[in-house]
Amino acid sequence: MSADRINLLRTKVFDKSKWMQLPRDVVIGHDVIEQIQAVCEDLSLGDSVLIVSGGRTRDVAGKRVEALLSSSYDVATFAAGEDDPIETIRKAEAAAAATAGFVIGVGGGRIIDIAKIASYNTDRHFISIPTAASHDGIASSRASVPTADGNVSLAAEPPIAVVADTAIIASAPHRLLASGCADIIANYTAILDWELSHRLRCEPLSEYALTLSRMTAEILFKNADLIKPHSEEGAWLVTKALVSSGVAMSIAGSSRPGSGGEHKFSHALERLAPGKGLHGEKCGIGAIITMYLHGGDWEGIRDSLKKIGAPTTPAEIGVDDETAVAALLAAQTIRPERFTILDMGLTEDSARDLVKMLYRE
Ligand SMILES: NC(=O)C1=CN([C@@H]2O[C@H](COP(=O)(O)OP(=O)(O)OC[C@H]3O[C@@H](n4cnc5c(N)ncnc54)[C@H](OP(=O)(O)O)[C@@H]3O)[C@@H](O)[C@H]2O)C=CC1
Ligand SMILES: O=C(CO)COP(=O)(O)O
Ligand SMILES: [Zn+2]
Repeated sequence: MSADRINLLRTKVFDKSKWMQLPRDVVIGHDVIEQIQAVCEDLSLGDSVLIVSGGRTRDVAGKRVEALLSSSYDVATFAAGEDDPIETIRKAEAAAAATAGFVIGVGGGRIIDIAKIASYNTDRHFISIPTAASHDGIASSRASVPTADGNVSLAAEPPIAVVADTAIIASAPHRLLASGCADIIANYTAILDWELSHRLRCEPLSEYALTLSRMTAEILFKNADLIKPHSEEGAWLVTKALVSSGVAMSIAGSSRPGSGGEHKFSHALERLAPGKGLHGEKCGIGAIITMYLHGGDWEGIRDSLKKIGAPTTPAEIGVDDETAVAALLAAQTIRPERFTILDMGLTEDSARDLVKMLYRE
């Protein structure tokens, strides 16, 4: 499935390659979900809205948002089921086109992506209300759609607003917060790959995007002790980092500051071991190897992942060593135009040695 087969409906096609698109209102804190009406009013997005929500989070947040907006907006709802992701996106697009001036996504990363793509394809703004801080898609222009042959990474547009209620995010299973941390800690190796490609292949590099991306990883790395299960302070810290990482990608105009060889490894696992592990978990595991290959502090990466409760071995997400070896090698076939340390001729023997050596409990 190619990316352009998912962006079929878009009619407003401008060359935005030189535009830096950022969220306009970012509201993070305890019970900020109560401010959703004020945020919608502030942005004057029209008087009809489609609220996309998920299965587990409808009671947690979806229904609350519907109730908060129903007195002042024509509210249509779309409960995203677990059926085929492309089919679900098509249905959400049809619902947006039929009913809404703008779209709100309330839920985990999957739900935010459905709202992101459906609004982008129907030329509408969308507001992101993440119920978990599980990856930086909550505020970025990137979407990642699961398909039969792995995830397709898409460029869309960032949310015009992010309303991140830390009470709700802290109540999510800790695994989701740890996954979001791992996605940010993986920025360390993503930027090393970017610098490598800049030096070896003169790939353009944005110092601002790179520095912002590095800062998100450094802050989480330094404050790993605060990332405790159901701690609102930890939820606040990670959510800020995820938003900043999304901004870094908007500044760069691509996911380069947040997606290097460790993400290629993660995308390869999406194909080779579908459904195993969360996105951030796979990226964190991949960052251990790519940091080692960069000659960096791979033990520091591993130990901080352990401290926040994210997996540090493929086995912990149900992936065996041979599949991890295959994913390291297959990474070279994913997004080949994006040069990373995994694209420097890693052999099967060395991949096997690395997995044995670095992925020990
Ligand atoms: N845009 C991007 O840059 C990226 C997007 N992705 C995409 O994101 C998706 C993965 O997102 P991720 O968040 O990791 O996983 P999910 O969106 O699948 O969320 C995991 C589960 O947690 C539930 N959940 C979320 N918040 C809460 C809460 N507060 N309390 C209880 N349960 C909760 C979700 O419920 P519910 O279904 O109701 O939300 C869901 O059942 C995939 O579709 C992937 O392709 C992956 C990487 C990057
Ligand atoms: O997950 C992302 C950044 O953390 C998006 O990266 P991709 O462009 O590789 O999908
Ligand atoms: Zn990521």
